[in-house]
Amino acid sequence: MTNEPAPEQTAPDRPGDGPAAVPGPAAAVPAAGRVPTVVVDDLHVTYRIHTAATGRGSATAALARLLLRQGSPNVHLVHAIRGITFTAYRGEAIGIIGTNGSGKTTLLKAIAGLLPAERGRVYTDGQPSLLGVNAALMNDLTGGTNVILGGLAMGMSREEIQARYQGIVDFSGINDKGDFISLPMRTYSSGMSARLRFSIAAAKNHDVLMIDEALATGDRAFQTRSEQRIRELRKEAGTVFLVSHNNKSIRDTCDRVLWIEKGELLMDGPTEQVVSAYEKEH
Ligand SMILES: Nc1ncnc2c1ncn2[C@@H]1O[C@H](COP(=O)(O)OP(=O)(O)OP(=O)(O)O)[C@@H](O)[C@H]1O
Repeated sequence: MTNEPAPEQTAPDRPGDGPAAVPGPAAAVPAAGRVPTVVVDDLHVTYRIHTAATGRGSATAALARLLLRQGSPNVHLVHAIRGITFTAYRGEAIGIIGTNGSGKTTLLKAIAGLLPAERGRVYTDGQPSLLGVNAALMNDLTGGTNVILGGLAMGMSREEIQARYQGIVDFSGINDKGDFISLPMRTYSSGMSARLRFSIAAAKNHDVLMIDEALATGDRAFQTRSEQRIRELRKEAGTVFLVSHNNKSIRDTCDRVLWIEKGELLMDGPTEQVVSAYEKEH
């Protein structure tokens, strides 16, 4: 049930040995009768950015460093998540809100195992799937081929994909105005791509589904379908995380909200309570 995050190309720090091999009391004790799916225990995530030397002679300085085998002095650390602790339970839909750059996406990536913990731990029951508007699909391939590849990547069998293919295409609404599913994805608008990504990911029942801003794209009809699907996914016993700047989507979809600012958990509680407090400040 432990999710040991693997390093990503974004060059964050490698996981520290971290003091929290066992979740702290706040994270570890499940509420009576509820099944924990994600336990985040005193999580810290730091990005390490290698910046270019600036100013006069920077190329010469770089060459000198190479020749002298010195490391770059220009490493900038961004401590994006600073000691976040919470437990998510089966059947919950949890909204994550906060101003730009507060750490929402970083938190989701760390839960998905895409970013390593600098300190602390993430425990998950089942495989978490991160569905972001930037989730990678192949732009040169048709939408239809991406449906198949996306399904395979999520662990669905060919038969399952075949059975669900039309449902995914219909849900996405891609073909509402012509046969776009047979065209390469690079011909899609960003909203169309986001809708297809959501539709592929939502076709499967996930243990833990994390959605980053997916509902912000797409027209009203698609948003309504997405919200309906999130409610179904919740009923099917998964846990859903939704990162959004759209408070209405959060209110319509989530029953609990985490408010993150500057990498810290400012508030964790029922949706209305947390969103109202957030709205008072923004
Ligand atoms: N790949 C990266 N490399 C270095 N720093 C990063 C990287 N991604 C994010 N950061 C930094 O980490 C902090 C948190 O960013 P993050 O994207 O998690 O915030 P966010 O709350 O999702 O923001 P937004 O609402 O704008 O999408 C910010 O200071 C950001 O600059």
